[in-house]
Amino acid sequence: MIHVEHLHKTFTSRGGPLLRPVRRVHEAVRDISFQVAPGEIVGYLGPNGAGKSTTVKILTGLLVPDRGEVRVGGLVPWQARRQHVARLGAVFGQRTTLWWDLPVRDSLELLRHVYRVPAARWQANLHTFTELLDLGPFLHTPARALSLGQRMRADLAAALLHDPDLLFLDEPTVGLDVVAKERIRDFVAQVSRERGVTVLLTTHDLGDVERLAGRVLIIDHGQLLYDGALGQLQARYGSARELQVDFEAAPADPQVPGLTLLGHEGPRARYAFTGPAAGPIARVTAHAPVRDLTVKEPDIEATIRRIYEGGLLRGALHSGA
Ligand SMILES: Nc1ncnc2c1ncn2[C@@H]1O[C@H](COP(=O)(O)OP(=O)(O)OP(=O)(O)O)[C@@H](O)[C@H]1O
Repeated sequence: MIHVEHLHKTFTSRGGPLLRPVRRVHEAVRDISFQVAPGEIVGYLGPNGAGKSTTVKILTGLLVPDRGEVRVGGLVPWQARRQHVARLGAVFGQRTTLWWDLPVRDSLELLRHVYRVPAARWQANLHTFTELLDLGPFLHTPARALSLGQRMRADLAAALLHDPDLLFLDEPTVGLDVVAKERIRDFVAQVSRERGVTVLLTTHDLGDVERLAGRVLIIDHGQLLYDGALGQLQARYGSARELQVDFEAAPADPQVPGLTLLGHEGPRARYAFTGPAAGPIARVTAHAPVRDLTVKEPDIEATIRRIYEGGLLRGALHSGA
């Protein structure tokens, strides 16, 4: 569905004092290559300024790259824009595509004309999305009066009414509460599964990625650092597991041979370990009488933060696929 090879995009800007302007060249995307299969949901991750929006703008045909090959559904986005755009849908969490003062239904009706969707098809889709996203209570409300969660649901319907093959989701759950986030994620998963829609998801919310994306692409400084499963990223680059121990009483010496002490306070101590927990638990219980034990798994958020901050993967593409 998406085929990107050796993509490069450079921006030039002017800065410095008025009389002695300096021309700055910034490589926003540097030699990125990846493929996305039809129906796949891929998370496109990276810290601010990594080059995500630039890539997405190229994929939608808004920007032309300096070098590299891009095909989306067989088309070169910036060369066949009209045809290409008809097959795309996009939802931006930070802004709406709905007409601000129009009731939601009128916006959806206008989009029917923009995309020239056959009336029966539009009606069937509207019916399905109204059910799945529970749009009924606010179909006749202007976009400006919607809650953020309602607005996002209406935007999702708006993005999908013309049956696109490819959906760009940019921060689709930003600012929503847990229940509203889940509702959006369930819907996206269902639409992709049942309609075969390919989804490229850019988000800082790893809950979206864990729930939806079988695969992630991580970029930083315009370069692709990782292409593979989120789970493998965790297995390979995740930090150690943590064993939290509540001793019967504060131990005279909380150091346990073979374990790394992370911290201790009163009867509680925390140790880092890797691999199965049975060995470390045996060591701790042999050390002093134990009242309670908890094993804490490293979270994926921490792993990704470490990758961004420490450049854990910098310089080489690690494929977990
Ligand atoms: N039109 C432009 N002119 C000059 N520089 C730009 C332009 N657009 C983007 N850049 C620069 O290119 C780099 C990549 O930006 P991009 O918007 O693609 O990052 P991003 O990963 O989408 O970040 P964010 O998560 O903050 O949206 C940044 O350093 C940005 O300042």
